[in-house]
Amino acid sequence: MSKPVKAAVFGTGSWGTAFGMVLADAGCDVVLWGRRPELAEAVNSTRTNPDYLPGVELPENLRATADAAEAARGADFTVLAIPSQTLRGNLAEWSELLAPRTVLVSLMKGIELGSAMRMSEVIDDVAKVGRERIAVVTGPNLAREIAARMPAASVVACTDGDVARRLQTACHTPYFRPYTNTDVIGCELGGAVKNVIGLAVGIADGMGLGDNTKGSLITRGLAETTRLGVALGADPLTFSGLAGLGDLVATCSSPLSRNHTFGTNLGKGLTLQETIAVTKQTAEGVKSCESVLDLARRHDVDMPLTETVVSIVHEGKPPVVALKELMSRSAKPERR
Ligand SMILES: NC(=O)C1=CN([C@@H]2O[C@H](COP(=O)(O)OP(=O)(O)OC[C@H]3O[C@@H](n4cnc5c(N)ncnc54)[C@H](O)[C@@H]3O)[C@@H](O)[C@H]2O)C=CC1
Ligand SMILES: O=C(CO)COP(=O)(O)O
Repeated sequence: MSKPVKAAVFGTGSWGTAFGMVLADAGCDVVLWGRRPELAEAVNSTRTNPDYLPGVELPENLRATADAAEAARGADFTVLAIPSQTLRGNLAEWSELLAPRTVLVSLMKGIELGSAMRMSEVIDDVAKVGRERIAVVTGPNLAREIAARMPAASVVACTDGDVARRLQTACHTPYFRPYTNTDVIGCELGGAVKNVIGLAVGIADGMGLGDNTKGSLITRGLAETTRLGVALGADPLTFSGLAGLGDLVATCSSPLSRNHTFGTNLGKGLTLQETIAVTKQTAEGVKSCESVLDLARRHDVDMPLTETVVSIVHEGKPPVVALKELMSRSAKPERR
């Protein structure tokens, strides 16, 4: 009998824990790393993650530790599930600990502020393992639904198709169906920009606007995501797949989405500080809207919805004013 695949998951938040559960259900031996020893102990003693996924029973072949070296040891897959903006600093601390031929897997949906790098680029920059050993998991995967083992599809992207297929096997369960893709750029951009559009839709919902508004924001959001993707060398078809449209629809429809909820609070009239105060988990779009806009400007790509979200979230523009400006932009053909 062959040895079970070993996976280390860095990040005991909602998605790190839920994806760890998926890997364990698919037969991997899983070790979760978390910053707080008391949370690691609670995971091991209660078989739940009381802080992030209360009430969800975790499999026996998943355990937690606060010792990064212990988690990393011998891992075939080293999964990173921490906030995008802390990745560089965290990974710099872990680089020396990584198992020799491990594949680094990003679950993160953000763009780094300042460098405007995608998460796989940051990983390569810090860990220097080569693009063919870096994979991305993305798609319509709200952590709480996956933790309840509700059916979902996902995308496993890597420039090396064999690596993508290995990871696909490692996380394939009766309720989690991963598809492979070699378009890492498109898959990562789909995941990062949908959070920004999720904020926009949330703001509209909070303002009491309707489903026509939502449909328009989703569709035009996808159009500007695709424009940026094409400028960066992505395959435009990726954006009509799970990493693009699929995730956009899930995020923009669900009260479970932190980005959507964050936007809803802003749309209801809460200030940024009030909204941050009631947000318990990572809402990546709040910071990444600025880095996505930075990336777009570097490539001379027009992203009016992203620009509008930045103006509301970071420049204090009232949503009604921002919406009026958006609607009064010059008339254009649908496709350029
Ligand atoms: N929750 C979800 O439904 C999904 C989340 N994602 C992405 O996964 C990534 C992680 O998100 P979640 O697990 O949901 O976030 P979360 O907020 O639930 O958990 C974040 C984790 O990172 C840790 N953390 C925070 N700051 C840290 C630091 N400075 N150093 C080390 N660890 C730190 C926290 O302690 C926690 O364990 C994000 O990029 C998110 O966009 C992707 C798909 C689904
Ligand atoms: O990425 C997600 C679902 O695919 C989770 O969305 P939020 O980060 O907005 O909760």
